[in-house]
Amino acid sequence: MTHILRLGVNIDHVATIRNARGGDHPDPVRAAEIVARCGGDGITAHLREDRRHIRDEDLRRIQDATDLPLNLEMAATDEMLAIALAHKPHAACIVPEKREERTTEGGLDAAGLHNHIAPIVGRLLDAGIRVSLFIEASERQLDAALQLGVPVVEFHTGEYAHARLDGDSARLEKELKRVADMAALAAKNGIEPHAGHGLTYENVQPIAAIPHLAELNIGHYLIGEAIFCGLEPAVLKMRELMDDAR
Ligand SMILES: CC(=O)[C@@H](O)[C@H](O)COP(=O)(O)O
Ligand SMILES: NCC(=O)COP(=O)(O)O
Repeated sequence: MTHILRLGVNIDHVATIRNARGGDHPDPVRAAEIVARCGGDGITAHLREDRRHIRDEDLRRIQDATDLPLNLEMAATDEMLAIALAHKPHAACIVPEKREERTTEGGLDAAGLHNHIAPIVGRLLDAGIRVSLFIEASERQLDAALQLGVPVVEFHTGEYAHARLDGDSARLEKELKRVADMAALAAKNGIEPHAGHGLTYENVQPIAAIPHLAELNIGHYLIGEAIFCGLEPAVLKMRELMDDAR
């Protein structure tokens, strides 16, 4: 069953734990199979340049193990373009990437990097891959996405998550409005808006309630919760919170 607000489960951090010791346990493919069984709508995996979590061989194994659509998060590099074209995931989300960062700190500067990104977007679209840009919820970046002709954008909700952690309600409201306004503008212009980064049981509902959003991608928190309660209950609880918010 496809949900009106889809949940893409990012399984990167299963691979982070695996890689902490080498070997093959815990296997992100097993996580993808569980997500498929318990009603997740998609699998998201970020193949980083430094391969700190997902590795090349994981991609094919994930694609072989489940029918769920794979959303490959990738930097705008020739290396990642070649990998995406070889694997043909359902979707490719172009993300900014810095080797020294702990996580994806902000959105892609789609406006400033237009000339660099345009040919990569073109090659992915020509291959039939649904291209998404992981951007800040701003008019400048949304306009750049429109110029690039992508069908999807994913708004980075990191600032929203930080405002919530800091207990700063004015900032929280501002961040929420920014995502809601840009989701409406994206939809009005024919771009499907998604959101993700830093979403948790505590902060997901106001985002899930934004009517134009079609998909949330959630990873780190879910994998963390899975340590305590199991992946299936963690995914089901997130699903329930999202559904209740709609
Ligand atoms: C782009 C993004 O937000 C996700 O890929 C997620 O944060 C997990 O990957 P990292 O923690 O390596 O950024
Ligand atoms: N694109 C965001 C994503 O896939 C998951 O981010 P997080 O929940 O791991 O912060």
